[in-house]
Amino acid sequence: MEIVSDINQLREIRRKWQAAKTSIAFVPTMGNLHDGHLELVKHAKQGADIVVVSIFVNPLQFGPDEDLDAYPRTLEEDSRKLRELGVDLLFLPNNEDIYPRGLEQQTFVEVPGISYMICGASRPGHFRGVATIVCKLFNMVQPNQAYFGEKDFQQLQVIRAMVTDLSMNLSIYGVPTQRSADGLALSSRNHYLSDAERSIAPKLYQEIVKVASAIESGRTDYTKLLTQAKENLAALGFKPDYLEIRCAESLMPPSHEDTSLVILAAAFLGKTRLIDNLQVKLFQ
Ligand SMILES: Nc1ncnc2c1ncn2[C@@H]1O[C@H](COP(=O)(O)OP(=O)(O)OP(=O)(O)O)[C@@H](O)[C@H]1O
Ligand SMILES: CC(C)(CO)[C@@H](O)C(=O)[O-]
Ligand code: BAL
Repeated sequence: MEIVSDINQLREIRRKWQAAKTSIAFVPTMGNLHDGHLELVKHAKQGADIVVVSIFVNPLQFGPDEDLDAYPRTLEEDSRKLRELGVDLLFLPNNEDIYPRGLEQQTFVEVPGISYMICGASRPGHFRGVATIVCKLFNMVQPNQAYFGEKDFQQLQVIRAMVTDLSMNLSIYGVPTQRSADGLALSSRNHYLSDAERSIAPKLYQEIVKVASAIESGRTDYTKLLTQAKENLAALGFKPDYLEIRCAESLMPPSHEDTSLVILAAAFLGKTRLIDNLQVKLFQ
């Protein structure tokens, strides 16, 4: 596995691959890799000849009071895992190369509408930061395909919208959320949880599953369902940020005709903000 930090060196390697007509799959990450990330890599390996993974903790997508400094950085272990999986290239850009004119001057990509709701409402500017870095990484790596986790469901839809709106020439694939045996979605931020919080954390998903089952069994009183679920979460020790039932494609509140729904949740457990979601298909 080649490890490259320099953008020009990446472009040089990219030109050789282009000449050999190899297809390139890309998995952007912020590191501290777990089995969720590795699942993306496995899908990428099945989809293309060459797999590129990036690790970059992107300051532009963190709010001023968020965990940019505390975000876990475990590069040695991450590169070992990627090498074992047969990744071809690990791209580790640095801040100065990514944001040469500084964060304040950075040209940005903003996907309107979908970026401002749900997680975007709680984390203003977050999806602008995500769209900007993903656009930049796409420009550098120039992949034919890119893989994102459904755990960050809204992020995946923002990226899909950006690729459509900006006529980007690559395919975007979503990979199902990988979970611990007790149902908790794997996330780098799970490391922040105390033992007591970790034992409560899976109940976020359990509450989402309960809402999904109620919808599947024909309940249509969504507001009541969500209010009850939020009360349950609060009683368990969570501070719910949002719990929503949305149309899975647009992420807008669903109409009666929508049969593809998603339940999205974010909740604080102590200082840790957990997110999760579950898709529900209705048969009419
Ligand atoms: N449990 C998971 N299952 C599938 N994909 C995942 C999972 N967790 C993260 N991913 C995906 O991995 C990619 C990189 O995510 P990132 O590095 O932010 O990891 P993370 O564990 O989600 O971190 P964070 O705790 O900051 O959300 C994203 O596409 C994300 O959706
Ligand atoms: C896509 C991403 C790597 C952009 O920084 C990040 O938002 C993430 O890890 O999900
Ligand atoms: N996985 C999403 C990255 C973030 O929360 O900043």
